[in-house]
Amino acid sequence: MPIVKNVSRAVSQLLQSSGCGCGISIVPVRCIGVSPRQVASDASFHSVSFSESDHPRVLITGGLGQLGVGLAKLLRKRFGKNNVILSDIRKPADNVFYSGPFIYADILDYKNLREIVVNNRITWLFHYSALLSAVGEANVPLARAVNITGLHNVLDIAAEHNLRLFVPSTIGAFGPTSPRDPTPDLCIQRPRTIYGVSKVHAELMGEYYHYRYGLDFRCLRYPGIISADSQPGGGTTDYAVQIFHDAIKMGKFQCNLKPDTRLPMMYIDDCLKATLEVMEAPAEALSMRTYNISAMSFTPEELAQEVQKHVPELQVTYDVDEVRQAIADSWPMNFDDRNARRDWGWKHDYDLPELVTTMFSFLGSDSRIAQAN
Ligand SMILES: NC(=O)C1=CN([C@@H]2O[C@H](COP(=O)(O)OP(=O)(O)OC[C@H]3O[C@@H](n4cnc5c(N)ncnc54)[C@H](O)[C@@H]3O)[C@@H](O)[C@H]2O)C=CC1
Ligand SMILES: CC(=O)[C@H](N)C(=O)O
Repeated sequence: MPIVKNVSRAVSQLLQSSGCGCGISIVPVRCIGVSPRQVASDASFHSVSFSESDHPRVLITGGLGQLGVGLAKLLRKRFGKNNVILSDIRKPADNVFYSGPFIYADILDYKNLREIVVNNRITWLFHYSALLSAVGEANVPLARAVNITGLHNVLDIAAEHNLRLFVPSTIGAFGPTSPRDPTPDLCIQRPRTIYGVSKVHAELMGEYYHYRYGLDFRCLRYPGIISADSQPGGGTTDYAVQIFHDAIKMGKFQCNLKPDTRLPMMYIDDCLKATLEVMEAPAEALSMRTYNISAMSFTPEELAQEVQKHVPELQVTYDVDEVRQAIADSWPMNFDDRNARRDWGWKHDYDLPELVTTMFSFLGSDSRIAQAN
């Protein structure tokens, strides 16, 4: 088999020669002929106009979900309003539309996405589009398309155009055979949801593109994220947002997980802060490309007790959703994020009491405004 031998010799030479600082040789993906949908190596559209001191030009995909609008706000503060483009396939609310650039971008439309990146000279991409754990189980073909095919489009475009790429992963990337208390960065990952499978795939593909093509891929595994001014998109941890709204509006809350289901959680400001920090970290500081981040872990019962300090009359009942419960029972209870703390100085600001107080000060002032109108 001389051809096979020659190919494998060429590959091993490629892998052994140095050049990218990550231990394995990297030829930028746009210059080699093996990437799918490869453009010619002499294509003239690659931007050469950025100097190191310029702000990045940012695109956020799936930006109208729970996290994207807050991320855009943070990044616009740092890099300037017009340097951050929010995108989604949904229609933005007025306040979002008028707060900065917004564009339609379907991540399943490769050509459209590439055009946006080229025309806007994008240099950083935050890939937020996804179907979350519970909605993913309800529509596996769509979750597979958005979370896996969409990711492939994003990876290829990021590699071709030399982007710095952030893809969030999740506590859902672990499964029942992973150590759950605590869950380290590197351990067995056999999730039992299409969401989790697609996120493990994203972690592995991103890391592969990093080592194979030099793609500047960065990934954080987020816990369940809690926010006041945006609604969650159909996950297993959604109860921890809903309880605040129901406590204020109705004084009662029906929880779809068992009272003792412990999951890692985080306030949105910490999540977005970590995302910006890992994107700004010098490459030499990153000993890995996918990190756990952690802030707190609690059960519905513990959250309810903390909420009752603000709304003492709150009544909590439990009506367990079997699908969500099975998912939660397979996820980490506590997340070990020592590597993030050591490598790039990750530190959370919000623990459970701080989170609950912040949620109420945000929602409390909102509900007073609603009542006054
Ligand atoms: N919110 C959380 O608790 C956590 C979120 N993450 C990850 O963070 C990212 C953002 O999460 P959320 O904002 O909560 O998600 P979300 O479900 O609220 O929003 C996802 C967005 O993706 C968009 N989308 C769907 N199909 C699309 C397509 N074909 N093209 C472009 N956009 C499309 C949706 O319209 C939606 O606005 C996701 O990748 C998620 O997996 C990870 C762990 C926890
Ligand atoms: C933890 C997540 O990834 C998300 N919130 C979900 O519950 O699916």
